[in-house]
Amino acid sequence: MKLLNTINSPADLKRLQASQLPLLADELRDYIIQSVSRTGGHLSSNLGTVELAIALHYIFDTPDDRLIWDVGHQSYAHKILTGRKDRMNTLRQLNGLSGFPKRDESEFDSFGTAHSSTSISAALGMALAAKLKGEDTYSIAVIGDGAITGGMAFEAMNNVGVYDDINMLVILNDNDMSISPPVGALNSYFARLMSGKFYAAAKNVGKTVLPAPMRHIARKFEEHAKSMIAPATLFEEFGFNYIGPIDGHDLEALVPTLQNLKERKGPQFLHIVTKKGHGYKLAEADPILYHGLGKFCPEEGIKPVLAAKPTYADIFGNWLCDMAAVDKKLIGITPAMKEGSGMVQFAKDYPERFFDVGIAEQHAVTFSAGLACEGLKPVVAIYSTFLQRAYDQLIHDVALQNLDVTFALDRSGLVGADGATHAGNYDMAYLRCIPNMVVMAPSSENEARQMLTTAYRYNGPAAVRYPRGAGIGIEPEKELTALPLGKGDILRKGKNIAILAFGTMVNPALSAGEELDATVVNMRFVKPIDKELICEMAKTHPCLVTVEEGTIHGGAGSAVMETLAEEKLTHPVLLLGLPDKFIDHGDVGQLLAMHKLDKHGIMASIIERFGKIDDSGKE
Ligand SMILES: Cc1ncc(C[n+]2csc(CCOP(=O)(O)OP(=O)(O)O)c2C)c(N)n1
Ligand SMILES: CC(=O)[C@@H](O)[C@H](O)COP(=O)(O)O
Ligand SMILES: [Mg+2]
Repeated sequence: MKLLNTINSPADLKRLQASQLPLLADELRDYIIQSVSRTGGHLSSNLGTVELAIALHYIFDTPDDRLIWDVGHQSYAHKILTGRKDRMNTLRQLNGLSGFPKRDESEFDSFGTAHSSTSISAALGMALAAKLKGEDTYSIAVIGDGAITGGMAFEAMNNVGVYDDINMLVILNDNDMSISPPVGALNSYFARLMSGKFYAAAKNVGKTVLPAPMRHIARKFEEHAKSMIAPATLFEEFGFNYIGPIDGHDLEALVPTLQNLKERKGPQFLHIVTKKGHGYKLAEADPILYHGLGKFCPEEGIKPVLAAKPTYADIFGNWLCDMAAVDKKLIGITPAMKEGSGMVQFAKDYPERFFDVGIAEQHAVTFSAGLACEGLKPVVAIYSTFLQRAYDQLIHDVALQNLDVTFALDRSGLVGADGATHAGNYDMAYLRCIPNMVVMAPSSENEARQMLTTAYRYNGPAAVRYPRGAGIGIEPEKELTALPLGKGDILRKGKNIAILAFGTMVNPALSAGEELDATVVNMRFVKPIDKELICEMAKTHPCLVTVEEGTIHGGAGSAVMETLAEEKLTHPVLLLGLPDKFIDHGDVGQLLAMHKLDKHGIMASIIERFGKIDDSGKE
């Protein structure tokens, strides 16, 4: 009988001898590899936190002690140890387990995460709440060396340091990787902390920090001296008691160190060193490839497949290289998403014009504003969901000054397995209300290229929002052609009903329109919206329908309604799009169908709403 099969909760785990934990770690790691190979998910980060999850649940009293996994893409071992092993086969699928911690899913998920750098703030809130309520519980934030580069982490540490009587522990999981290799001065600082010159001071760390009964741990520290350093100045300056680095895969060091830290009051900081992909050679060798992946064969690993169609990220990446070749002023910026955003080739070809600023969306946007002030042409490649982080920077630093910044907004609309935290459902609503912004949504790869050119040539802030994954298979033209600003395109003329469609919804709308003999318009622009065309459609059709892959509330359909209201046109309008609720993980096609945003759903909604329309155009 495997040890892992005896663990249904942290209480079961606590019954094990400490000496049994390494065997459990091996079984757990193997289980994660097998399980992720069948579902897909975030593999490398999860393989790196197996020992940490075991040690934390072994020492702390979760869920009373609050455990927060920053980003949460490394929380699979935690999920398995907290009673969700049998549901791992449903991971990231419709109605299945989330790929991230989720409060609704388990009492052990103290805080929902997925966007990075939130854990220290949330843990401080919980630690202070415990203090105010007179509870003697602990709050623990586990944060990676990538996530700690996010500004919020520093805002939180600045705040933590003033409370010397809270029960709070921050664990820095330093695997020397973000999704890509880590960037920035902080990363160099961590590297310096690891360097030999701190070794001498490190020898004393164990003795000074650990009380007499724990002297054997001090010896252990000395054995691990190569991976240890002196108290780190930066975190101590922030008011933490800093310990480490220690080997985060060594349960013999991890368990007693955590036990010791648990007994101390005030903000504690433990620096552990782990390997991304630990224990699975292929992931260790290529942690980027194995960061987030689909199903794979564990023995053979990920097989390169020649994709039938390029993704929108590829289309963007090619456009970026082509535009950079003709305009030396182009600068490409990513907040830590080089691979996902399709910028690998650009980074190789134009290293001096490529900037990975780390997980720092706010900085990325204001940095681009600075570049634009000096006459350069920044292109910020950013996921729709992560631009939410930089909303004020977008308004205050870019749009208010009408600066010439292009936003390549990837992962707009539903994203599938990552679910509600990563869905790009809000950008049309949150962008179109900002003065000076131009907002476009392509219906094909070629249009994406044209819109990127349009945005780039427009002298002001402009965003092109395109979805995750591949398009409809239309090869983009080689030329860099701009579209006429604010003009839609009538795709078919029909009777009675005009469907005004945006972006990814143009094609299903066209199929529905053909069946219903409706007029179908590719609106192209969310802002400026084509008022002339909307009025023409209203004047020639008794009923209008808008369709968008985004929230209906405040979205592109609302822009159409506003135009009708301004023009005093009182038409019946059916607004189709995503409802006012968070949409969980699942296959995108499945989710679109569930929300009636495929051909059949669009037809059904139109018939349900306007079913009584006759040829004379009366409802
Ligand atoms: C605000 C935000 N920006 C970007 C991301 C995408 N992202 C997810 S994991 C990750 C890297 C995190 O690195 P680290 O914290 O070191 O964890 P590791 O992957 O090394 O385990 C990034 C950039 C995110 N989740 N949230
Ligand atoms: C956890 C996280 O934020 C990223 O790893 C994200 O899951 C990447 O998403 P894509 O797979 O769409 O690039
Ligand atoms: Mg890391």
